[in-house]
Amino acid sequence: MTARIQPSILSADFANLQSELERVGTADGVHVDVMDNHFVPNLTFGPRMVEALQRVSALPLDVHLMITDADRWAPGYAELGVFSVTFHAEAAQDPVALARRIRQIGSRVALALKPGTAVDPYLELLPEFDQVLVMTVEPGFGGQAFMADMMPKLRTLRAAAERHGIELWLQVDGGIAPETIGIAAEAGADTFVAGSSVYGAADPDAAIAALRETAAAVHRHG
Ligand SMILES: O=C(CO)[C@H](O)[C@H](O)COP(=O)(O)O
Ligand SMILES: [Co+2]
Repeated sequence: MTARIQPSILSADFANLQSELERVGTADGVHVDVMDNHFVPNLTFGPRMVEALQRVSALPLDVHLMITDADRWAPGYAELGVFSVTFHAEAAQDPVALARRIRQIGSRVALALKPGTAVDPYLELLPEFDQVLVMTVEPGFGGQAFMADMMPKLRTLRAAAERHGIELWLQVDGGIAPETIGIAAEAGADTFVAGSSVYGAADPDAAIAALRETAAAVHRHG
């Protein structure tokens, strides 16, 4: 199992985003948190900023939409040519139709689940998705504590993906740091968002390497 590390630019310096992207050049992708002050009590940026990031980023963009009315707005992010578009299950009327539309436009598509959202209603829909994002904090802010009680969701999703015979990336977002990444890797996560623990480090690329090695070691040894 590959361990992918995706720094979240939520914890980067918004006045210097192009150079902040370059500071994490060894990452597997960059996680871009779009917040609308409605789905979550915080506001970041919208499609114009994502388009600008897409223009200058050497790394694939993983766009995490924390917005209401995903059915209406998410396809526009795929049309920017980003690598992956994640919408929240709680914010979509018709997750299957939306997932198909995003795939048809050409981006990978992911379903995100808030901590209070159960996985069971979505298990039969997994073949429609390339990735599931299990939130390990309440969405809205960086720097919060990792919720280890979300790990059963990862185990359930990993078992369901195997049952379906699909290659589903399992992503965790929130509180991922050297002390927590192994817990998520052990539960089946392979794709790790890390905001404050990467951008708060003196050497972000060294922090990425350490996180990747910790997760990979757990994948190797169980
Ligand atoms: O989606 C998010 C918050 O809603 C962020 O991606 C996440 O919180 C990353 O920050 P940190 O690693 O500091 O927890
Ligand atoms: Co996020």
